[in-house]
Amino acid sequence: MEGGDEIRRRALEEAFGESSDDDGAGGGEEEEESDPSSSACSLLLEERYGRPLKWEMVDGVKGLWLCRDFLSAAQQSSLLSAIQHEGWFDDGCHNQAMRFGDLPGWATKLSRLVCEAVWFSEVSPAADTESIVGDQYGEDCWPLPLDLLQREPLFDQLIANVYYPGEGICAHVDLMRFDDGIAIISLESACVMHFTRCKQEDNINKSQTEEGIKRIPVFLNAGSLVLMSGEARYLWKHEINRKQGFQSWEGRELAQQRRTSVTLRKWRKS
Ligand SMILES: O=C(O)CCC(=O)C(=O)O
Ligand SMILES: [Fe+2]
Repeated sequence: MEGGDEIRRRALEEAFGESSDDDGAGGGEEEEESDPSSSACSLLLEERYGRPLKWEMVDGVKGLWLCRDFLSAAQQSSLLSAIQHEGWFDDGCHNQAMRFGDLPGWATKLSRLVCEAVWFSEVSPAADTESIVGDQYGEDCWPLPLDLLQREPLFDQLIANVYYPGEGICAHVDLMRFDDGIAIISLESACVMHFTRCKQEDNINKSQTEEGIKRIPVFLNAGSLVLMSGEARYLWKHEINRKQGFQSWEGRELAQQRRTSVTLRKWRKS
């Protein structure tokens, strides 16, 4: 175990420079002070190196990982105020904003936080223990494959979505113009996202009846981070159906509230 921690720490130092885990004050690091929202998001990184984050592999959907405690309450409100500071939703007519290329400072910091959360992952023992025991540092043990984690930049496109009660997003696979490795951060309230395996075209035995199609519910609490790669990204559709009856978790219908999400993706070089 110590060996693995050491590998991660070294990889982190390569990725981010010398660690400042002594006091978390971040002294000596260059700050993106030119960004007007940087003070609102300074909290985002305050717990850098502070705690290893627990990750769960979602059973049944290869490449789908969930980190429930990705953002603390303070980080969530800091991120939400950075989004609000953008003024994207002020007119009340828009519920979606997209940015490509140079992301706002807070989103760049959020990407770094995603990256760090993966480096510092602590894979839940409830997850696929066999592969963890078999190959402690194998591909399956990382919430994001290392080649994706090390690409530069990790993400260069963001979508912020605001959903009011009853609103969701229909089943889809994200467009192919985006690369593998997609992150979704949930804010304000929880929802259930369903994953459905895409139909296999002309499967030889054509046995995939409607009932045979697996639907896997995933509970996304506020502050959670979802990562999709490989099969989860390409072979499964995801959806949030907030019509009556579709948002139940552990036998209870969720009380719906406004939900904001941030999706981070990487534009694919053509
Ligand atoms: O809002 C979400 O949680 C998901 C958004 C999404 O899937 C998308 O924008 O492609
Ligand atoms: Fe999506």
